[in-house]
Amino acid sequence: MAPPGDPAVELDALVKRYGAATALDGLTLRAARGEVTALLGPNGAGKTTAIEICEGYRRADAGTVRVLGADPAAGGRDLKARVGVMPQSGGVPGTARAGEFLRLVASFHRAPLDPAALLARLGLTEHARTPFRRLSGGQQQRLSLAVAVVGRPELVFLDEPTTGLDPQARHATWELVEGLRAAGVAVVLTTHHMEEAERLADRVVIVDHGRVVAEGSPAELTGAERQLRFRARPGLGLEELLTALPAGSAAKESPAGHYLVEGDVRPELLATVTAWCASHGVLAEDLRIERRTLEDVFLELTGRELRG
Ligand SMILES: Nc1ncnc2c1ncn2[C@@H]1O[C@H](COP(=O)(O)OP(=O)(O)OP(=O)(O)O)[C@@H](O)[C@H]1O
Repeated sequence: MAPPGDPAVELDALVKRYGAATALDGLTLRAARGEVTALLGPNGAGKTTAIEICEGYRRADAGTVRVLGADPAAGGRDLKARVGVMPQSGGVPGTARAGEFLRLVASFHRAPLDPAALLARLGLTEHARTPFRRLSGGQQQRLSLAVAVVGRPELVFLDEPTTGLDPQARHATWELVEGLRAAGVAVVLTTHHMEEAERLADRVVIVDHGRVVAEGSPAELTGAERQLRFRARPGLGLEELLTALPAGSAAKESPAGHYLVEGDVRPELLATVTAWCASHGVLAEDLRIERRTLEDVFLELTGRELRG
């Protein structure tokens, strides 16, 4: 297997149109071996389309795609065996029994993982004889994940792997993904859970309207900037607080009773805020200094309006 850091996925200037709608509008990205790459983006941003092109299920209208050095649209069997895929839903025939199906998929591979151990790891042992369509939504997802990884792939695509999972299953999934990364696998996943991306991803790629709008490690994207938050009674006169703060600071109340102060958060700024609160008889509850979260960055880049 190629060394960690080597690109497993290379997409250059991908374009995909559905009639008049442009799903991908020049998307360029890399995903390396031994790393978790998280694709984030609002509904309809083009994440699934990009992944399905990598999987060879769809063809791009323009641009180039290399997956483990090959063109997925050429459909080579050898490439398919080296790539694991967990689609957004299903991917397993409804009547197939969980354990039998996993053993069948394992039998197609040269050195698969032990299906029984994998079922146990994902908490599915007692459902091994249950047909796929009778499994709960979360159990179906866990089986799809098992199917994606049982062949010891070099690259896995996981489309929203933890959506709808309970906390235990989510943690089991995260541990499995961390194990894949440690084994040098390239993991490409999509998620709408920003904490998940922050926790799991080495690289985050934020996609909007079919293009990359930002990328980097979670720490690079959230930056070193800090902000101060507290709760207090609604309607404090922030204009007056602002005059006491260093130039370049910002203060806002959103939602009511929740206050946010941004700027160069130093000890003096904290002292100014608490002194101002004290002089106005305000008890600042849950006062804390924090870094911007990935969700803050995501909303800044992609806006707050709902997507169709
Ligand atoms: N077969 C299709 N025919 C027409 N339009 C399509 C088709 N597949 C996808 N689209 C459109 O392409 C755009 C991108 O869809 P895609 O599923 O890639 O988004 P996504 O980022 O995965 O969204 P989500 O977060 O909701 O899963 C959307 O506007 C979608 O409606």
